[in-house]
Formats: sequence, C-alpha cells, structure tokens
Amino acid sequence: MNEMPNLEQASDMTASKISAKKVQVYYGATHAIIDVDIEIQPRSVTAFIGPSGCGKSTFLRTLNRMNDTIDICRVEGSIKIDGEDIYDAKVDPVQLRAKVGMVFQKPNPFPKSIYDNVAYGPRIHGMARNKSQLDDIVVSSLQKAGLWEEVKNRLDEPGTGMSGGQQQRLCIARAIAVSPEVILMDEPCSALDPIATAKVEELIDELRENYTIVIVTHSMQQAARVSQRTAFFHLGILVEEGSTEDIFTNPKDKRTQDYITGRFG
Ligand SMILES: Nc1ncnc2c1ncn2[C@@H]1O[C@H](COP(=O)(O)OP(=O)(O)OP(=O)(O)O)[C@@H](O)[C@H]1O
Repeated sequence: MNEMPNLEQASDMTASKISAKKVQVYYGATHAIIDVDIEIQPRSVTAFIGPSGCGKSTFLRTLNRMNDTIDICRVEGSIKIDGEDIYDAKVDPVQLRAKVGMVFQKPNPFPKSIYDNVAYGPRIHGMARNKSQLDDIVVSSLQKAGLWEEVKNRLDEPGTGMSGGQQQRLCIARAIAVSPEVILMDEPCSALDPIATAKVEELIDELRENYTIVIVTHSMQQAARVSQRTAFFHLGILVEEGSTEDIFTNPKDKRTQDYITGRFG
C-alpha cells in the first residue's frame, strides 16, 4: 500500500519563495507594471524575458525594494517572501537587500581590493566576530562564486583590475557573502564575452542548489539554458509563466509564441 504523504511536508515542498499579487508599478503617471501575479519557486532559476521596455527590470527591482531609490516610482500590491510582506513598514530595506541580493548588468566592483569587495557586506552587517571569521566568509564566498582558484594569490589587488567575467563573479561573491536566500540578476552577462558568459551560466546552475535565483535576460537561449521557469512580460503585463520547456515549446498565448519565434522584440 502507498504511504500517505505527510501533508505538512507536501505543502512545504510546493511553497513559493516569493509570492507577488496584483503588483502595480508607476513612474509618475506611467503605469509600468500592470496587475502582475507570480509565484517564484525556491532553489530554482526563474527567467524574466520580453521585449525591451516591457518592465522586466522594473518588476525584478520590486523584489528587493530597489525601486525605493527612485523618487517617482510607486509600487502597489503585495509581495511576500517566505510569507512576509516585504513592503511592510517594519521591514528594513537594508536587511531585505542582504536577504535578496542583486547582481547588475555591468559588473560594478567597489574600487577596493578583491578581499575588501567580498568583506564589505559582512563588515557592515557585523557578521564576523574576528578576522579569522571574516577570512572564512571571504574564502567560502569566492569558492561558491567559482573564483577562488583564480584570485587566491591576489586578494589584495583591486577588484577593478580583473577581467569583466571575473568582476561579475566577484559581484556574485559579494552578494553571496551576506548569506542571501534570493539572488536577483539583471542581465548579468550582457557585458561579457561568450566564454565569460558560459562560466557565469555554469555558476548560476550550481547556485540554484542553495539559492532562489531570478534572472532578467534579453537572450532566449540563455533563459532556455539556465532557467527552470520562465515568465514572459509584454507592455508591463505578465503574459505567461510556466516551466521553461513549456514556454519555449508549447506557449499558451499568441504573444509568447510571436516573441519566441522572433516575430517581434
Ligand atoms: N527610472 C525610471 N524612470 C521613469 N521611467 C522608467 C524608469 N525605469 C524604467 N522606466 C520605464 O518603465 C518601463 C519599463 O522599463 P524597464 O526598464 O523595466 O523594462 P525592461 O523590460 O527591463 O527593458 P530593457 O529590456 O530595455 O532593460 C519603460 O517604459 C521605461 O521607460
């Protein structure tokens, strides 16, 4: 006889990491994100795709309140991470951005040493009690970002002196150093050559074991390579979200079909 599933476990397995409901984003009078509902699964990669200006980056930035830094931007609706409303007045955006880290299009290491780039967040958040604990965090973050072997003998050199691909992996190490649960990536490979892109894509695939990753990408090939779920945005609307395989082989909406077959965008 089949064993009855443990209901608590079963519901845990399907619980979303991020749950967004009726999200609207306005820049002044411009309604940039319209009524977006999405459930983002833990420990997986979700890709946001769609033509330029459709709102992918805007929606991504709602997930760690990065839009708070834009004066004319207003967000409405509900976004919960692990069931907690991230727009609640008692949520500290600085703590939130440690839990929900971000990697940008252009690698942006600080003008500091490789070591200090990675140690920056742990120092601010008081995560290490002494130098040896800080060293441990720096080493393990660089290891997780697949960069340790390349930089272990030059930790005192400036992060800005590395290749573009190494700089981007340094930015990923910097995000990892504050023990995030979610990593948001806004076109992280668009400034990289194909070899550096392949390395970052491999890294994303490894990181999904431990982190929930959301990536904005212009490249449908990249979405197909790295993600398990794909969300297609068009004119501020989330047209369709599903398993990456379904979105690329069997889209339900004609707009998705037109986009993936290159008819627009
Ligand atoms: N800081 C801002 N101030 C005013 N309007 C903005 C701002 N950022 C984005 N927008 C507008 O919001 C809409 C969505 O832009 P967004 O950058 O989120 O789209 P996107 O899909 O990420 O585009 P791209 O692929 O070109 O980066 C666009 O109409 C854009 O002009």
